[in-house]
Amino acid sequence: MRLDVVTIFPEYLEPLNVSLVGKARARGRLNVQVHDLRAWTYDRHNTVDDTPYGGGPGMVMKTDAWGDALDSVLADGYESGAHTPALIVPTPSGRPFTQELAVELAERPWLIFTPARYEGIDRRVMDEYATRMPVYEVSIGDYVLAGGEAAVLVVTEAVARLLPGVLGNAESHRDDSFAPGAMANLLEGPVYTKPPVWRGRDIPDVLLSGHHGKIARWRRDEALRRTTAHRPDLIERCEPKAFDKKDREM
Ligand SMILES: COc1cc(COC(=O)c2cn[nH]c2)cc(-c2cccnc2)c1
Repeated sequence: MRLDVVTIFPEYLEPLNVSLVGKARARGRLNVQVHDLRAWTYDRHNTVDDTPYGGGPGMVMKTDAWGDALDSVLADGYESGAHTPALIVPTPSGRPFTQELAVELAERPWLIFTPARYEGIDRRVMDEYATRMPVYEVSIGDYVLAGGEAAVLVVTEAVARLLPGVLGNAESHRDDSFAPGAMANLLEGPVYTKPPVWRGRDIPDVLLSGHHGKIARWRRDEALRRTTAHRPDLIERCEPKAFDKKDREM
């Protein structure tokens, strides 16, 4: 997968050089290019924003630099054999970013992120590129950040860990909270590891029983309990088999 990020704060994307994404890059699973939007400004102050038409607070990111930057990134990508890019625009007004969307994005060969600052990007930029590729405006949550760069880190990590060969054997996304199967759409239950007793706190007996059926049921019940407490909205999306026949008759 190729990832391009166009931003006025390239240093904000340094974390893409470490940990999971850093390893995926080192293994050649991910080709990440970070570009400074101001490289496509030609005035003395490297201006990327201006006052909003119609008035109102804050500033809006101008079309010119974005257009030149994206055309340049696209030309470079196509030249190096990349194809079918998608534009990812983090914004509070976007489609909720979910594991389902992470899976969809992980299947694409090329993602171009355009994190915005200020009040956002002139709408004509997204309209222009929507004629040539899918444009995903995504929200990582119901809050307003000063810029989309943190959202790029979130989306990139969620997508990268799904790429083949990125997660080591010790880790797996198959049991993700939102992965398909009986635990689909349930939140993670509690997890434990050695020592068996810590500050007088021991491990639930069932986990030491070696009875895989009972352990699976206990884990599902704990996941249901946690989901009911923290995310009741996810319960009705649960797959029916996540409940026993007895549960259904309740
Ligand atoms: C592209 O347009 C944007 C992008 C961002 C940065 O992203 C987020 O905040 C975000 C992404 N998921 N969840 C939050 C912020 C605004 C914005 C809106 C109103 C006032 N101030 C700023 C507009």
